[in-house]
Amino acid sequence: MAKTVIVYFSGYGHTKQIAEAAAQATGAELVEVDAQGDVAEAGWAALDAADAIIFGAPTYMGSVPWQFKKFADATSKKWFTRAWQDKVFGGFTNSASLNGDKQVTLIFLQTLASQQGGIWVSLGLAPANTKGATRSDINNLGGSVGALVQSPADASVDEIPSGDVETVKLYAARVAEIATRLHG
Ligand SMILES: Cc1cc2nc3c(=O)[nH]c(=O)nc-3n(C[C@H](O)[C@H](O)[C@H](O)COP(=O)(O)O)c2cc1C
Repeated sequence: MAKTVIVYFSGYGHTKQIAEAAAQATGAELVEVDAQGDVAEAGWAALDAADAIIFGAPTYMGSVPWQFKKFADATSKKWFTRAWQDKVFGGFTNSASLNGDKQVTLIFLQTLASQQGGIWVSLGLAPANTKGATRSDINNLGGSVGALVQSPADASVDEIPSGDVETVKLYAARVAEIATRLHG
């Protein structure tokens, strides 16, 4: 089974809750980007050893929070040595609005993976977009590049729509499974 790491930033706990649910469902290891935008040495070691890396970030002001960008810039050390070349990558974002410019964040995550020479995994789940669709359905937000989550602005971390959380779990499993096929 491939080693999968979910590296995430969460300012107010919602993205953390989603990352933890995905890790629990897939056995992935969690690495946190802290409030200063730093990752502990053990976290960097886990990322280096990973076959698959899943980025998780909330959308703040239409893109990743500065802490995640600081982490992204710090990965330039890996870029110089091609240390993350051919790893499998995925990404998810969470924000308060149904749209909220989440796609900008996803494209940022996809671009970061591509800069590192990684293999990006699409969501691979059909959208639930009929009249009868509900927020409990898988991929009700209709993503394709990666997984999308909406945490309503007044929702606690326990009130994130279940369909979105399930979508991230299924996506994390897909990323891990593809990494296993590629890397064993
Ligand atoms: C500084 C800031 C900027 C935000 N910008 C957006 C935004 O552009 N779009 C959106 O839908 N929600 C936005 N939000 C809402 C957050 O994405 C949302 O509350 C999310 O659940 C926070 O995740 P977290 O608890 O992991 O930090 C913003 C929140 C903050 C604090």
